[in-house]
Amino acid sequence: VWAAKAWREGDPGGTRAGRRPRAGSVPTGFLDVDVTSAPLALECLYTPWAPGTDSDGAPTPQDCPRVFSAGLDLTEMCGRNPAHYAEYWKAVQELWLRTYLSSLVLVAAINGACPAGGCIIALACDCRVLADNPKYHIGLNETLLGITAPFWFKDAYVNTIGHRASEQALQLGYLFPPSEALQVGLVDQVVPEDQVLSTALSEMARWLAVPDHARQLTKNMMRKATADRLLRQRDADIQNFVSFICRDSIQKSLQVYLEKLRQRKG
Ligand SMILES: CC/C=C\C/C=C\C/C=C\CC/C=C/CC(=O)SCCNC(=O)CCNC(=O)[C@H](O)C(C)(C)COP(=O)(O)OP(=O)(O)OC[C@H]1O[C@@H](n2cnc3c(N)ncnc32)[C@H](O)[C@@H]1OP(=O)(O)O
Repeated sequence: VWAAKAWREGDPGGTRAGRRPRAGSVPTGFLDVDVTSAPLALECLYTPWAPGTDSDGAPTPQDCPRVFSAGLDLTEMCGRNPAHYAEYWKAVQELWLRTYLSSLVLVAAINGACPAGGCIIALACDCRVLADNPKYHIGLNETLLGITAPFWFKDAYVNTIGHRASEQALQLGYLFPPSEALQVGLVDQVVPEDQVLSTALSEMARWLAVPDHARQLTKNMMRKATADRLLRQRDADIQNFVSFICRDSIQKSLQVYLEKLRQRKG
């Protein structure tokens, strides 16, 4: 995800925001940097979880080719205690709220698979450019894991692709291939793989050409109600998540899913 505030403000440090989370901290290797602090001319923000990013160093998009984000780290939701789940979910909320409400222009350059948590971060951006590769699916597939997308994931989906398409895709846990993602409006452009970044940068330039204050106020006007819905019930949402994820049946489903992923690899 590339974020830029204003090229003209200059970049003090070429800020690179992604780091693998410390245990019990931000869940996602993301947003160690306060993205609201200016001037951030250009940031590279890294997405929730991708195979191959478990080192201490900050991953780069090249470290995990074919994966934009594998979604939230399922190992954070399995076999832990309620306090861990609560802290984890609070951080997931924080990640989404900061991204969704960022006054920066955010363009998602999606160069790989983008399920669930990955999709929700892409949806929090202003615009999405997806590489044209039939393996690069995007969507909210939670039901296939035996879990439910939280209401604010659903809200972001509905805001983007509408109620009927969301209802169908959410129930089926459907992951859209690029052409369908474009057709339904889940992404804004599908381009050849080697043009993803350049297209994202062109999009960025287009958005930055608009007077910042007007664009920011408009963005906030469009997004406030959705964000407020979560802000009003953050604690209840955490409690729901914890009691849901602690259920034996849900733990079992997640373990089975993780095991399938591991076996598929072998
Ligand atoms: C009534 C309701 C009331 C209340 C509800 C309240 C709250 C709602 C509750 C819960 C909501 C929780 C929300 C979760 C959102 C999520 O994001 S869930 C995660 C969804 N992600 C996926 O399904 C992706 C699964 N992964 C893949 O499909 C592939 O890995 C992928 C296409 C991304 C990459 O493929 P490939 O390059 O071939 O890599 P591998 O498949 O070989 O994977 C390598 C290793 O990575 C492990 N792995 C993959 N994804 C994850 C993950 N998300 N978390 C942890 N680990 C993952 C995989 O097992 C391999 O591990 P190994 O190296 O073998 O140890």
